Amino acid sequence: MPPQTHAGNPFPPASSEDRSVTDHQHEHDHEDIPADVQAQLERVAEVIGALEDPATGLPLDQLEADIEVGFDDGTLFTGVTLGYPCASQQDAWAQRIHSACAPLLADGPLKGASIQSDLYFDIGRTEFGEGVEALRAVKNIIAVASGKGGVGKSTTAVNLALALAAEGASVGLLDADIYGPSLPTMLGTEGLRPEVQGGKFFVPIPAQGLQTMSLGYLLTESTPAVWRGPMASGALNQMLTQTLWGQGSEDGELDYLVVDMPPGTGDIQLTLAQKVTLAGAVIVTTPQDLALVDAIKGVEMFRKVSVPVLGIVENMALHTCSQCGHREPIFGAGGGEKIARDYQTQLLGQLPLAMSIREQVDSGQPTVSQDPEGEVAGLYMAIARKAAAQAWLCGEEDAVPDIENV
Ligand SMILES: Nc1ncnc2c1ncn2[C@@H]1O[C@H](COP(=O)(O)OP(=O)(O)OP(=O)(O)O)[C@@H](O)[C@H]1O
Repeated sequence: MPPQTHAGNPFPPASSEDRSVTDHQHEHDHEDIPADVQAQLERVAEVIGALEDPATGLPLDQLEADIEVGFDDGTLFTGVTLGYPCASQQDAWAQRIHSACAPLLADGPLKGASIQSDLYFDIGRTEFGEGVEALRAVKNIIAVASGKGGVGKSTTAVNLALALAAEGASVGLLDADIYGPSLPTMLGTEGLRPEVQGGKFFVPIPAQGLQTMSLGYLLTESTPAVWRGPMASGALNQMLTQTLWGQGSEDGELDYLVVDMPPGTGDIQLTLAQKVTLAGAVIVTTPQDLALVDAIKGVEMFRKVSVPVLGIVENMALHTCSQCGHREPIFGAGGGEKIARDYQTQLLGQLPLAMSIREQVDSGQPTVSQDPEGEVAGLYMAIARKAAAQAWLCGEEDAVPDIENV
């Protein structure tokens, strides 16, 4: 198993050397723990296992979440390892575990113990067959797509990538929107050119914590991207497979490569979906009827090529009046939810039609960078956790469930 990543508190991961650790699945391995403490730790593990993971709506026991509990010197240690980046959720989980375990500490062998809860994540890798060599350093590729242009797909893709990074993942962003590359404007990297290595490979351009690549870095004003399909697909393939993704990141790998797809459901999208093994696709739509019809086409296209649809993002869902703060669904309501229901996928979240989203992304500082603690950044981070959690679930789908040793 790859090393676990600590979700962002100062304590080291639980280890059997310095604590009496009980693994939920291997509780009977630790026979040196007094029997009454052991029994109570098992109850603690059960209580934690029944807690619902907000990103998936499933109890931890039903997920491939790792649960460890231990007791040492008056402190109950708990460790939960999730399969998606969740650095911002440390305190919320600690609170949840504290409330759930408090009754077990009111009496019995753990009476009066204090609790130290740690949250970790361990991001798996999408299984692929032969695959493309250069993409071996990318654990998961997530496509952000829309059936229709102008619904805010690129804005969502860049904020989603930044949100995954803010949650602790190493993330790349590929602007595959070859007809109108907007990544350099959105991240303030206009005019930069990627370094070329070995005459063949591009070094991704670092921007706001992301590794980025865009045709916008390669085009000059005299070479506008008015290309026919095969040329466009070729350029996209090259950027995907000839970029040294992961170079410069801590372990030389990317947890996620977010691909901002061109709008529509034509050849380019199909080629990409077939060329590499995608962890899944996020479909962006607005609540308008026409956009929803096109979003359905997007869902169907990915289904056809066996790419899991991680969920739907409804953009520009509510308008907030800048004068009085009143919110109303000017483009309609409930459409994203209906598609999610009809096509057995999730509504990952809804974003408001907000001047700040437009101003921030258009000035090179997308909302998650510009106002990371703000309400809208919080929405993007919740969407990122849900999408990554779905990718985790899809990856685990074929796995054999653990048989619990109780
Ligand atoms: N939630 C939002 N509120 C306000 N403005 C938004 C929102 N989302 C996107 N925008 C703005 O709408 C415009 C189009 O967004 P964006 O470029 O992300 O759309 P797109 O679907 O990628 O478009 P295209 O199909 O042209 O690639 C941009 O100016 C962006 O700032």
